[in-house]
Amino acid sequence: TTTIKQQQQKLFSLTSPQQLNTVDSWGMDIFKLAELTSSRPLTTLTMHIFQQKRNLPQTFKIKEQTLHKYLTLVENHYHKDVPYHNSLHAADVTQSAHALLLIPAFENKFTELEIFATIFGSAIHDVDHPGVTNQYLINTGSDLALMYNDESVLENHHVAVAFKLLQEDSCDVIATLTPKSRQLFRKMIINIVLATDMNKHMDHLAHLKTMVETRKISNNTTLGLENYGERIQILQSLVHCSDLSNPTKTLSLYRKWNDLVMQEFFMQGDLEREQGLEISPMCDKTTATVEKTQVGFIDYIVHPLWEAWAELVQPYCQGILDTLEDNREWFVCSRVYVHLHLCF
Ligand SMILES: COc1ccc(-c2ccn(CCC(=O)N3C[C@@H](C)O[C@H](C)C3)n2)cc1OC1CCCC1
Ligand SMILES: [Mg+2]
Ligand SMILES: [Zn+2]
Repeated sequence: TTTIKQQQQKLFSLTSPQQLNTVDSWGMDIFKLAELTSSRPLTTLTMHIFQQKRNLPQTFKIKEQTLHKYLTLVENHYHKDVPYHNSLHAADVTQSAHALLLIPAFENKFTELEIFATIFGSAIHDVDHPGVTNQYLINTGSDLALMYNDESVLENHHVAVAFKLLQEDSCDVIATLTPKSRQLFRKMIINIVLATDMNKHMDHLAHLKTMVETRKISNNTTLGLENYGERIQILQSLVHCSDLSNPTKTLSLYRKWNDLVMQEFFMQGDLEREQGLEISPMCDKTTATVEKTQVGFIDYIVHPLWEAWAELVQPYCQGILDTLEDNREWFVCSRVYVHLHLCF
């Protein structure tokens, strides 16, 4: 078997240099990376970020073999046959979170352990996702809903699976951390991943707005990072924003993600139709208005969130907000286009 170094060299030679260098930028084409790595984007990207970009194995004395084995195991526990919530989405969120952590406003603001937790949490945040929503799992009385009493069912499961996999032979990535650091790391992962539940979205938005107001009143430029509560809130919002970042990417990437998420929603709708269940919103392929729904998604969820985030870290995310607004206009026009097309 080729050593990891050889695999890394192969990858490095495979992916044209600018391809890997885009790992720090918002416009990285993660689909291209998946093609070049015979669809092991999560392991490749996360190894690259941990080793080449952040030197985390060095900081925490993590053996490269252990990290590679664990990430491969995690990637294998994302479902390849789930259109959207597979390891490509996890890689996308991990790369997006890494890019947001590079904002100058955050320079030297977070500890190595907090950075480790944010990247690790992003990589595992949807592991073993079955491709249906929490509501579906609750409505069908699934074992998962039973296990987690209908509360953040999927998100609880993702964290539990991620930590279970750490127990596999020579996969314990955090074995070298002190007991105190392991405890804090686990607490941060739980807080970060549970915060990706859409049901917590409005709380995030409220916290972000409070943080923005506080900074305005005290007109101090630095972010409030005094206590764990404030620090973890920023990291939770950072990963939640990354999880909801599709509409803020280049239009060609956004349209690919939209196709994939609609495929997943329609598969759920087909399941619900077969089972005689009420078909969930946006999941009925016979009545869905895809473009209109995306415009609604941007107007009610994505834009308010990214507007608050951009204000908190201004001016560093203004470009992202501009792209979001341009993409919204495109979807509005494309809807009009379809309408006009039907009229003539
Ligand atoms: C590119 O399109 C989307 C990209 C991401 C999301 C989205 C919403 C919430 N999240 C965070 C995770 C989450 O909670 N869920 C539970 C459920 C909302 O399905 C989501 C998929 C995952 N992610 C939705 C997207 O479009 C939807 C379909 C048309 C409008 C909305
Ligand atoms: Mg999720
Ligand atoms: Zn996700």
